Amino acid sequence: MDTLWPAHGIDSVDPCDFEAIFGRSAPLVVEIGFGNGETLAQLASDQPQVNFIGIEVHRPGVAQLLLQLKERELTNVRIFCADAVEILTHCIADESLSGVNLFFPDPWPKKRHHKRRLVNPDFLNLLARKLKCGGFFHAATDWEDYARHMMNVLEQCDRLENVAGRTKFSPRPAHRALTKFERRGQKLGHGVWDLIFSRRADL
Ligand SMILES: C[S@@+](CC[C@H](N)C(=O)[O-])C[C@H]1O[C@@H](n2cnc3c(N)ncnc32)[C@H](O)[C@@H]1O
Repeated sequence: MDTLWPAHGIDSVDPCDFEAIFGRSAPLVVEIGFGNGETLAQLASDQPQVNFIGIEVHRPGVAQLLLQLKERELTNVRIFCADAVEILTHCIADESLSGVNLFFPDPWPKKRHHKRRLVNPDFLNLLARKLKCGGFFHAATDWEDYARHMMNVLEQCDRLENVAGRTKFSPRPAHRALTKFERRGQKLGHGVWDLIFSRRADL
């Protein structure tokens, strides 16, 4: 099975059988918008017991991740080069994911562009549907306004619960390696906000 899926024909695809694709049964974790793939490759290397799916629209980033997977001989990652909402909707079964990572999503800082932000109530409902009970959603951003926006919409999503306690940001977990955008933000003196929510079992 190829590591990379093409972006075509997604409408006609049934949810993927990831056990067959990876050739084993293992927890499934998705990273949306992995950029150059550095953090995803590191996580895959640190957690060989986990099957990872990367979703990224930017083809050069996909190529960079493919190279890293080859160089590091990592076999526990598959990649979709396509829009994350399309992939979650059509290719990923409900209640199948152990976790979703979204590190430094495009912040769309101008008010008139806020509607382009990936994290909104519809996106969170879709994501909550795909998570298993107890599965996690981990977002991080260096853009305070987006962090507060994410906190607001996440706190309003009935099926997700803040691991840190209501309206609290989480400490940065040790397993989250620095990303390219995070390093860029650090150079500019930006702060970083981590939000970790879990799929509630009772809803
Ligand atoms: C600001 S960059 C952050 C990249 C990386 N996570 C990092 O921290 O270095 C946001 C990434 O999300 C990708 N992206 C934006 N919208 C997306 C979508 N709907 N589906 C998949 N990837 C998306 C972009 O192509 C870009 O690589």
